[in-house]
Amino acid sequence: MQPTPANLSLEQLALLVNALPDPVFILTRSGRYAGIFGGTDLRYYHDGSALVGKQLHEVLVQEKADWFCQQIAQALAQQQLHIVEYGLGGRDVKGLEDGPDGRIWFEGRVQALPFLVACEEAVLWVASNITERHELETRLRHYCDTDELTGLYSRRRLMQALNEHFADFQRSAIPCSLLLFDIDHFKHINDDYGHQQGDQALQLAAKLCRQQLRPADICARLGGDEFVVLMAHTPPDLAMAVAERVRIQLAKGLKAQLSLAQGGSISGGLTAFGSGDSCSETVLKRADDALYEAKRTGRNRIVRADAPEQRQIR
Ligand SMILES: Nc1nc2c(ncn2[C@@H]2O[C@H](COP(=O)(O)OP(=O)(O)OP(=O)(O)O)[C@@H](O)[C@H]2O)c(=O)[nH]1
Repeated sequence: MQPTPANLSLEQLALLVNALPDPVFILTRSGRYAGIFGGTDLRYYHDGSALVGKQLHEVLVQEKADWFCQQIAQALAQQQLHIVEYGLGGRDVKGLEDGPDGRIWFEGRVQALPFLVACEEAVLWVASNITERHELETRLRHYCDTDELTGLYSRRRLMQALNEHFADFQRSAIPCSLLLFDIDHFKHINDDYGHQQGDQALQLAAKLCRQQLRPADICARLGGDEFVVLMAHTPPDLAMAVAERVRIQLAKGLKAQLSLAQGGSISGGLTAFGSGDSCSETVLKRADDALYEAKRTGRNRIVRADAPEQRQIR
């Protein structure tokens, strides 16, 4: 028999494994808890010893248990460290389905074992409680994705959504339209009524714009007084009707609620994804050019710029 590391006796080795702060599970291919060690950090873990001998499907709801079994199969197939992140809440545990929705988040480090456990392939699953880190990441993502003043999507989140929708369009050719608009002579609102009133105008514009859209439409503040509306599954004719509604309702609302003597009308550029577009930036640029055209030709209007179509090769 090979000597144990550091010349520890088997008994000492067992004590050592049991002293690990994070819980370590031995899970078999069929989803049986064959053993549990460690988990001594009682700030983060409950005693899991009662699970030994049970099946994942006895403990967890079907969907969650299936997911665990898939990860076990993947770790066994890969024969290398498999790292997963997952949440567990009361609803995932059988008998607690009506419990609170709060989740504990874990990182699982899953490693195939080089021997059989009770005639079955098995993995070592080390579960680390990462709830604090996960919540911090979620908050950071929210800050990055949200425009602080208006609560709309940020520029960063918009560009991400634009790229995703463009990739969808290239696959499916389902129409998608984009409106870029701003408030005419917004600088005068700041100059005449103060920056705070200017901020309120931007917040109101965001609220009124959202009211004109379907829940699935994406509305973002690009920066300053520029806003973008991304309308998936919407051909430009339909989008033009939405854009006109946005233009009219925003101007009406801004003038009335902020008692503006002048300014507050809306100019916009509208376009749609086209088969001739190579990337989403081209679409945004076309909408920007159309907005410029709306400004140049007198403001208080939406200018539509049709998308280029790919030339047919005969
Ligand atoms: N209150 C407020 N003003 C902002 C904010 N961000 C940018 N601005 C101001 O918005 C104004 C935008 O003005 P411009 O882009 O020159 O355009 P405009 O006055 O709307 O004129 P046109 O677009 O040509 O009709 C600038 O005066 C910026 O200082 C903000 O977060 N709050």
